[in-house]
Amino acid sequence: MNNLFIIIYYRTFAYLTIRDRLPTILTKVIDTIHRNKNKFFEEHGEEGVEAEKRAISLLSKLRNELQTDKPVLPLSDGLLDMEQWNQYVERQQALLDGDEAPSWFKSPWLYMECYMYRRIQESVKLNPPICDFDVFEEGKTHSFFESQQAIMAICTYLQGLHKNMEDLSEEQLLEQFLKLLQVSLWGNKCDLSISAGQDNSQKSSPIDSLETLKHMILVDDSRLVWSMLMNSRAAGGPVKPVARVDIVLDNAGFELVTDLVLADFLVASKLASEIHFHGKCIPWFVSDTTRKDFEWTMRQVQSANHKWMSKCGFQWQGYMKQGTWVYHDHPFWTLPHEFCDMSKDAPDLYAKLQKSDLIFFKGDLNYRKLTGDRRWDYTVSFNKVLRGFQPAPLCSLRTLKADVQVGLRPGQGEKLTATDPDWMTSGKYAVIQFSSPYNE
Ligand SMILES: O=P(O)(O)OC[C@H]1O[C@](O)(CO)[C@@H](O)[C@@H]1O
Ligand SMILES: [Mn+2]
Repeated sequence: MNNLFIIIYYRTFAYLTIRDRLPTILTKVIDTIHRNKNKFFEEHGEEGVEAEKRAISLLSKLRNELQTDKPVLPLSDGLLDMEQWNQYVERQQALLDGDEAPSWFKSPWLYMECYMYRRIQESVKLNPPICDFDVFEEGKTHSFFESQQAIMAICTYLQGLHKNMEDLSEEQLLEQFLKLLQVSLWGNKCDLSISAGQDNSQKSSPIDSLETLKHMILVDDSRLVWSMLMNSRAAGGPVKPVARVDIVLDNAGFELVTDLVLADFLVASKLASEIHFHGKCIPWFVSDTTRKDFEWTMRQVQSANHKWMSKCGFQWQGYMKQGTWVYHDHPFWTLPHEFCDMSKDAPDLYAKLQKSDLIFFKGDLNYRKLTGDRRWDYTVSFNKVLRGFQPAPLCSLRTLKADVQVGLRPGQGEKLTATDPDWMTSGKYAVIQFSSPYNE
């Protein structure tokens, strides 16, 4: 198989990301820290201001390393995942011939992009007392508030469903399942890393646009996902759901709300008995969900000045209290590893996922890690590229924002390239791709 996306392929999306988008993101991070100087002073006095200066100097150094293609340096912050990161750095070194060191423009894209976010974390962590500052928090909360109308619309829709959930026929249930799955899918358009931190929020009601967006879904395995859920429901009897569903979350803001709405529907319709959410341990790819974002979102929805939105918030809090919903995080999600390495590099997480009946992987970065971010032929099967990563039946819900795509029909990719050359990176197209270890 062709090598990973090595960044020296000029004009590739990978190259442009490292050359243009990542320095922009770093500049914004530096600016955010600087703008918070007064806050640091109020909270920690002079010590806070000193920490702010040191963090900015580390981040400026990082930006310079990136822009001048310096070698990748080992981490030194002593955090739990430091050793694993440094071993990975050595592994990459071993892959290169002779004594050439891996550097920003001469390494796999996935690795360098993850590495940048981990170095941002290091720059902050090394500087107490501001070491818990989330440099992306402002952007995430802003994007939540910018999507208020859409959030209200979807919460109102969900509460409408709640009223007659019990009376829905199987066909009606399927129809609603497909709708909410697509809402969660298109929620993935709203990430802040592809837009280099620029507002990218959902303004209109997501339900209304589903029909027009349908033809942009290049692979739609949603009926296979449905069958899977129905089978496990049948196994538990009509009123006793047995399915444990895991959602590997992606972005906070509107996307997270769409995931919570889907999770609520699965529980309320008795398609699932428990939902396990998986978030990031550190601020990641600008808008990814951390525990703090998850809890903040729950509180915001609950305290909203909108009847149906706050009703959702109270229900969701209830699910958390009862243990019907559980939130997890694990350092593996913020390592650069492909998921086929999980059973070896994070066996505890793999074992946890094996308890699931269905795992949703949200978003583009998860897709890149599922597929190993390689230049696969478009028609290679999704099952094959997982290369043994099959803890349980799984489904990727992803809008395309990176040039890797598998599981297409013959000619489909070529046709898209001819008609819409940016189809793989514009975020306009999407896939719902399913794989199960049980139907090989
Ligand atoms: O939030 P998502 O869907 O994972 O998207 C983030 C994507 O944006 C990018 O940063 C674009 O470079 C990709 O690396 C990443 O896959
Ligand atoms: Mn993301």
